[in-house]
Amino acid sequence: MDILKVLSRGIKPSQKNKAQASGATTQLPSAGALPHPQLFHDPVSARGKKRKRRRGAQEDEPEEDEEEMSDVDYFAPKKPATEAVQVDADQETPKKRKIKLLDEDECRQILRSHRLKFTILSGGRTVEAKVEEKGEGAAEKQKSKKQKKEAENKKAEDKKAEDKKQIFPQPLTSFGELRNVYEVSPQIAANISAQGFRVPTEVQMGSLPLLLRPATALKKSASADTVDVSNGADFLAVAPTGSGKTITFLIPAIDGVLRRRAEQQRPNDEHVLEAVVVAPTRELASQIVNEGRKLAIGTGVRVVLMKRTLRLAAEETVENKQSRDKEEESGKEESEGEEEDEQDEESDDDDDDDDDESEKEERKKTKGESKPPARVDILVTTPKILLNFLSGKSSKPGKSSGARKILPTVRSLILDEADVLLDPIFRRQTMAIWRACTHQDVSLTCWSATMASNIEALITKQLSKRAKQAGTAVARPLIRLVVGLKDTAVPNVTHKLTYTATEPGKLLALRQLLHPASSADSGPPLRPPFLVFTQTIERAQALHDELKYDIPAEAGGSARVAVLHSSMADAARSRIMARFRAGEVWVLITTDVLARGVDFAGVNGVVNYDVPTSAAAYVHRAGRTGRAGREGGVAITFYTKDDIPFVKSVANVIAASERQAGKGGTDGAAVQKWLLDALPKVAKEDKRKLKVRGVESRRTGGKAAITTKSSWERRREHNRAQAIEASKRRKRQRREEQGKDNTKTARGGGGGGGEEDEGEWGGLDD
Ligand SMILES: Nc1ncnc2c1ncn2[C@@H]1O[C@H](COP(=O)(O)OP(=O)(O)OP(=O)(O)O)[C@@H](O)[C@H]1O
Repeated sequence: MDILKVLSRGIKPSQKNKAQASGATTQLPSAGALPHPQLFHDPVSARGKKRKRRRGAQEDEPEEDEEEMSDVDYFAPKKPATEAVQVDADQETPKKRKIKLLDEDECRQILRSHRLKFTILSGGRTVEAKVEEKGEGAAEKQKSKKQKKEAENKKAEDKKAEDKKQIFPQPLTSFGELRNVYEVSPQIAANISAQGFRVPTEVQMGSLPLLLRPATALKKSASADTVDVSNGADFLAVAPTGSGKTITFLIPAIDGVLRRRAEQQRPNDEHVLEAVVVAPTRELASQIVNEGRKLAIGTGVRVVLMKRTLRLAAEETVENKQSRDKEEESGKEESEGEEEDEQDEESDDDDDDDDDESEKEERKKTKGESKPPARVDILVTTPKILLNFLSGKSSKPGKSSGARKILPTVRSLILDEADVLLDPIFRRQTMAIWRACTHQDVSLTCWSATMASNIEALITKQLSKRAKQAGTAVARPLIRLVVGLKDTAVPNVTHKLTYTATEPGKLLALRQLLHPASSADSGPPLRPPFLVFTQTIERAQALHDELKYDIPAEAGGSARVAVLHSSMADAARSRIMARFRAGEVWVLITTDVLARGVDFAGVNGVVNYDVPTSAAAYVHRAGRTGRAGREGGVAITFYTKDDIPFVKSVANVIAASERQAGKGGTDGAAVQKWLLDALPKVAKEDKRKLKVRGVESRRTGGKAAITTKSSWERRREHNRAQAIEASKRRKRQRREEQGKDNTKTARGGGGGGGEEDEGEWGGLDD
C-alpha cells in the first residue's frame, strides 16, 4: 500500500466533506458576528449542572451569555457582584461592596471545566523548604552507590512532581469582576466593553485575577500559605492561538501604570517607562500597540512603538560610564565590544534591518542633537531595535559606542511569543533586555501558544539567578498556566494534509484551491482571504510571480495577490498588511515572519505550501485562522516525498487538535491513528536541523523551483503574450488612424470588437 496516497485521503471529498462544503459559506470564519470566544467548557460532575459550551453565540446576545453563565451553581455566590456591573467610565472609584469569593472547590471545578491548569514552577516558600529537607535527608542515608542513585532519581522525580504544585486561584467569570473584585479602573473596563468583548476567554479567565491582584486571587486557596505572592508573581501562560493573550497582558500593564501613578500622586502628563513588551516581529509589535491604545483610551497611559529615533529615559550603567571615561581619556574613539548580530541570517523572524525613509530623514535631522526622552509608559518593541538603543548602536548605525544603558524604572517585562524570543535566534538580545530591566521588583510574564520544556527551564534558572543576585529571601513564585492541557494543538481549525508527488504538483494543488470549480477533486473549500506560507523569502517571491495573474481582472487581478517578507521595506510591509486587513488582498504569500501573533480576524484559511519546520511552527501558522473562537478555518499542508521524514510532527499536532476538538478517531479525521504510527519517527538531530534550515532542497531553487512549467515554456509563453499584446496594439493604432481619416463614414465602426479589455490576462510580462 502506498502510504503517501493514503495520507492524502484526508483532503478528498468524502460525503461528510461534501456536506461541509455545501454549508461552508455560513461557517467561514470571516462570516458573521463576533463568535463566542471560549474554546472549552466541559461538563463538570461534582457540582454544577452538566453543560456544553454553546457555539456561535452572537455579539448582540450578551445578556443571554451572562444569563447562561449565572445558570450554573458555582457562579451563584458571585451573582450580586456580577449583577452590579455597570460599565460607567465617569465613575472614579469602584463600588465598595463586600465581594464573596469562590471557595477552592468551586474554583477547581470552574478551572477544570475550562481546562485551565496552574502549576508553581519555582519560588514561593514551599519549594525552598523542600530543598532544605532534601539536603538533610540525603545526609542521613548511607547506602550502596547503586541504591543511592536509584533513591536519588526517585527523590528527584518526587520533588519535581511536588514542586510543580497545582494551585486553584479565583477565575474571572465575567469582565464585570475586573472592576468590582480586582479594582481595575472604570475607564479600562469601559474600553474593554467598547470593543465588544462580553465573555472572558480561558486565558483571560485564568490569568487576569492572578496578574491584577494575586493575593485576592489566592485568598481562598489552601495553597495560599505555600505560595508567597506578597511581592507579586512571575507568570508563564501557554494558551491556544487566537485566544486573546494580547489584552490579557495589556490590561495588567495599563492597570499597573495607573495604580502606581495614583500611589505616587503623579500627574497624568508625567510619563515613566513602566512596562516593556517584546515581540519578535514588527507587524506583531505594531498590532500590540494598536490593541494597547484601544485599551488605554482616556487613561492618559501612553503605549508607544519603539523606533530607531526614539529616545528613552534610560540610565547609563556605572561600569560603562567608567569604561567610556577611560576610553575618552586615552583618546580611543571606539570601544572594542561591538555588538554582533548573532541572529541566523536565514531566519525570517527578525526584521529590524530595513528602515523607513522617514525614519532616515528623522535620524539625519536629529544627528548630533540630544532629544528629550519620549513620553512613554508602555513600550512595545522587537528585541533588536531596543537592544540597539541600549547598546548605543542607534546613534551610530553599524557601530557601538560601547555604552550600555539600563531601564531602572521598568516594573514589568512582557515577552509575547516568549518561546521564540528565548530560542537561540533571539536569546542573546532578549536576555540583554531582561538584564537591562534592573528594578528589583521587575516581574516577568511570558506568553505563547507553544512552550518547550527547555525554555521553561531557562526561565526558571534565570529567575532564581536574579533572585540570588538581588539577595531576595523568598523568590517570587513562577506560576505557569496551561490552557487546554496540551500545548501543541489548534483545536478550532479543520486540518488537512495533502500529498503531491512533485513540487510542481503542489502548485497545481494550490491553483485548485484558488479555482475549486475547475476540478472535481478540489478538496475542502478555501475561500479568500487566505495566507500561504513558504519556507524562504525566495520561494515566497517566486510563488507570488507565479500566482499573481491567477485572479481575473474583473475580480481585481494581480492586486488581489500579494507577498510580504522581511526583505521588504517597512512602508511596503505596512501597506500590504493594511490592504490584507481591508480585504483588498485575497491571497497573501508570506514566510514565517507572519506566522506568529498576527491577528487577521477574517482569514478563512492557511496553506502551508512548504511544510513548517517544527510542530510549534505548525501551531502558529495554522493559528492565523479560527481566531477568538471562530469556526470554519481551514489549515492545509502540502507535502512531497522530501518532507516525509518531517510530517510526523505536523501529523501529531493535527491528531492532538482533533482529539481536543472531540473529533479524533472518526472517518473525517485528517490523520488516522494507524497512519500516525506508520509515519517514520524523526531523529532529534534531524528535527533540530529542520528547524534551523528547513527542507534542504528548497533552500536553493534547483529541482524545487516554484513553477509548473520549464523555463523554456515560460519564456515561450511570455514571448507569445508579448507578441499578442503588440499585435493588439498595432490593430488598435490602425483603427484609430483609420477612424481619424474616415470620421464621416466610420459611424459606429471603430470601437467595437472584443479588444478593448486591456486589463485582461497578459502573460508573465512584468
Ligand atoms: N474576550 C474576548 N472576546 C472576544 N474576542 C476577543 C476577546 N479577547 C480577545 N479577543 C479577540 O481575539 C482575537 C485574538 O486575540 P489575540 O491576538 O490576543 O490572540 P493570541 O492569543 O495572542 O493569539 P496568538 O497566539 O496567535 O498570538 C483578537 O482579534 C482579539 O481582539
